[in-house]
Amino acid sequence: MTLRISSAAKINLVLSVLGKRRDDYHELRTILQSVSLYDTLEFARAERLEIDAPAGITEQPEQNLVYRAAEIFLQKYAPAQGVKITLTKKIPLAAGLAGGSADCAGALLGLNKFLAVNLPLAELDKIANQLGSDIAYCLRGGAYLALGRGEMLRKIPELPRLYGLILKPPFALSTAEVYRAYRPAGVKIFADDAYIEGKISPENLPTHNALWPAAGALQPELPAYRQILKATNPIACSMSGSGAALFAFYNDKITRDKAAVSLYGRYEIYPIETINSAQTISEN
Ligand SMILES: C[C@](O)(CO)[C@H](O)COP(=O)(O)OP(=O)(O)OC[C@H]1O[C@@H](n2ccc(N)nc2=O)[C@H](O)[C@@H]1O
Ligand SMILES: Nc1ncnc2c1ncn2[C@@H]1O[C@H](COP(=O)(O)OP(=O)(O)OP(=O)(O)O)[C@@H](O)[C@H]1O
Repeated sequence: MTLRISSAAKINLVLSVLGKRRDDYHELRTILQSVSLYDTLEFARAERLEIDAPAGITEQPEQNLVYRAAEIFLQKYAPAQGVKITLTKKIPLAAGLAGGSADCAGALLGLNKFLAVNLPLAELDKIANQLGSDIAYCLRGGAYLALGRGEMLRKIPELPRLYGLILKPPFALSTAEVYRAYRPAGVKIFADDAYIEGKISPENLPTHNALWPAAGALQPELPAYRQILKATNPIACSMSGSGAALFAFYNDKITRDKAAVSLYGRYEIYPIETINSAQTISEN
């Protein structure tokens, strides 16, 4: 029997930075939303832990977040078990889309089910929060307000289905470097009450990313890519997380598909829709 988990990318519709913490992380207030762009993990019985992942994700295979999550989980809850996890990636690397975090969450949920350990989510959160700031979110998905480093989650009303595009510029951005380049400026807390109150629609989709100036300082070409996306007349357009991925949403599927056709072949684009959960699980 094998188990297959598809784990979704996230975007930050609003990202406000409230200040620097004593632990050198930044205090965040951000609206997170899952979108239909997935990495896939497949679980099969094996003598020991084995990760089959594309080359070049990390310098050492043991640094892969799938390996790190599995190592902690097996050591603590299934010490005598072996599993082979095969990772297939579609989420662009170091793009602000939580690709590594999505894979880490998929590994925890997949092992929990495949080995029938059946831990409650709160136990998986404890491992997630050791490995990153938005992995606890990736264990859930859908629409959330995240506070703290990004690990304190408040459920907010699900968004309506919105049709969008992700444009991945031809360069990566390190989350740590973008936060290091961040300088406080302008509005501290961007108005996100429409999300909290469930008043979002194609006519009302406010976006903001406080890390945008820092990302642009590291990659001066970034504003030109945002202009390319804005030229397709979206209802909203912003950068996700620490970047460099940009997202745009459109009035409906037809206008989104027209925008996709106008960019296809010249830029790395991914058609997306808002979705209400981060993982889909199938067994065979
Ligand atoms: C940018 C976001 O994607 C917004 O959702 C997240 O805040 C990033 O979450 P993440 O990739 O899980 O980040 P982590 O792997 O925890 O941290 C990477 C580095 O980013 C910086 N970092 C991250 C999160 C945060 N709230 N403040 C920070 O300053 C820290 O230097 C940290 O060492
Ligand atoms: N399974 C994985 N997939 C992608 N990156 C991984 C994985 N495991 C570890 N990493 C490391 O994490 C780094 C960040 O990758 P990731 O794709 O998560 O960035 P991101 O989308 O910007 O994340 P976030 O939005 O959470 O900041 C990569 O450069 C890589 O070195």
